[in-house]
Amino acid sequence: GKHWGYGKEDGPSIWHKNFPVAQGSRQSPIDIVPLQASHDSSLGPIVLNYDHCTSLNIYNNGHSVVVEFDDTDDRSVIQGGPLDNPYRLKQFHFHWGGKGCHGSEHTVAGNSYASELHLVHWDAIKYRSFGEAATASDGLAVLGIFLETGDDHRWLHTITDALYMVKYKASVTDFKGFNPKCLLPSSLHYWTYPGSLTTPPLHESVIWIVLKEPITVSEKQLGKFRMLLFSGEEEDQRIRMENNFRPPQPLKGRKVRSSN
Ligand SMILES: NS(=O)(=O)c1ccc(C(=O)NCc2c(F)c(F)c(F)c(F)c2F)cc1
Ligand SMILES: [Zn+2]
Repeated sequence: GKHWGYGKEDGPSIWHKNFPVAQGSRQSPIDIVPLQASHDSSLGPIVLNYDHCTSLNIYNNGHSVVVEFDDTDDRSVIQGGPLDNPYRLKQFHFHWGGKGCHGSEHTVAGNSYASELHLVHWDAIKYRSFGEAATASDGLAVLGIFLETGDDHRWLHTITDALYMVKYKASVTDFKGFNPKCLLPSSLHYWTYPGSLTTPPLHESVIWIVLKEPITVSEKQLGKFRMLLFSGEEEDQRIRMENNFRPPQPLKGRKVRSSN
């Protein structure tokens, strides 16, 4: 496919050349301004049924580190909130910054977090495949969770301990039985708005659900993500995987709604 990345030559500011939707009317991420979000009492709680978790593998796709799930049935779904149907969990991945600097994609009143976790789901009731859902206006639901630095996260080590196995682009290793419920904050209060994939092809197919409460991870744990490489094992350049985030995009009249 078309090459893109996060560098000067191939980064977010030039994605529009190969992906004109980059300048569309519902692009993500955005800056969320809590005081301008409209509280919507019809917005129920989100419900995560991740109990029969079916993680398969963890892999370095050259842009992030991704944990993939078996999405051939409805064992791991998100529902409720702004969603009309249950959406099936397909994968989760992270975006992060360089040492000490910020790396989240969404910002809150102009403030960014050290990192952001995205749990990617698709509507398997309405669409026959992830690919089909990914091009439909309501096909995907991504749950965004902010990561701030502080104490060690009790469960993140299960992921960071596996990162040395997927150092290079296109490397993959088994990663079974991981339940991402352990990565949730205590509150599921959220903001929601209609948006897009934050990486090419930037399809405007995502119902975003961004949790208000961040989880805490240590600088040491976050540092392990930075030992990943954008580059493949055979490439002579070793480019550290960091700052793999797209900056906030214009709201273009969209409404951000807030659960209570
Ligand atoms: N950062 S994020 O907004 O959460 C995000 C989530 C998923 C994807 C993704 O699946 N990309 C590959 C991909 C597509 F972009 C498709 F459109 C498609 F059909 C695929 F099958 C596919 F794997 C990209 C960004
Ligand atoms: Zn993402």
